[in-house]
Amino acid sequence: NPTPHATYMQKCISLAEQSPPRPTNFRVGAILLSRKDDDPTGSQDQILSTGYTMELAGNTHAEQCCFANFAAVHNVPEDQVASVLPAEPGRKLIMYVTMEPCGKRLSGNAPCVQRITRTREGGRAGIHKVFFGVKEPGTFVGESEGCKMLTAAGIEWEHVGGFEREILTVATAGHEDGEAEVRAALGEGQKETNVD
Ligand SMILES: Nc1nc(=O)c(N)c(NC[C@H](O)[C@H](O)[C@H](O)COP(=O)(O)O)[nH]1
Ligand SMILES: [Zn+2]
Repeated sequence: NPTPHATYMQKCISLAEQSPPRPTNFRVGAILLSRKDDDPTGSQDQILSTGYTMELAGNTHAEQCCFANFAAVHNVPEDQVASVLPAEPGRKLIMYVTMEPCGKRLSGNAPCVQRITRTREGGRAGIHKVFFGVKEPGTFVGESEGCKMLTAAGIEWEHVGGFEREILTVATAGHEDGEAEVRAALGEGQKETNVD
């Protein structure tokens, strides 16, 4: 196929399915890779790390775990991941994630957009582009700001369509009424009740 986005989104969904269901967050999966310039099919992609929500101890997000896993392999703490991410000429760092990176977290922990933006510290190239499968539903923080914040930081992003229902169903598996949330997020009205 012309682009690898669908394949990576399906891999991210499989990662998200490993996340323990909770009513207090979404189950999300993320992949960090290095892509060769002018390689639209991703044939030369190098997977650097993966992560899923609560993979690591504490109240952790998928993108956070993705960075933390990479940092651990290079013996630095997650907040210094920028210093160990590869910066090779002719290649760019790309992140695939099932849900729009968070711009705000009810827990007050650092949002993932900040963690993504921080990879550019010290004039490093950092993360070039983020592909995600759905915008964050309004469940916890209302209108999501993630995309706007990525744009403001000069980081490209793109919505990969076609997996919304699947991603949202996985994401809300631990919620009281995930099905209603999924329908709402997909812009579907309440379930038609039989009136006959
Ligand atoms: N992109 C993304 N990846 C994740 O792994 C995850 N769990 C969320 N979820 C976003 C949601 O807004 C927050 O989960 C709530 O705002 C609660 O905040 P905490 O997670 O407790 O910090 N979003
Ligand atoms: Zn997050």
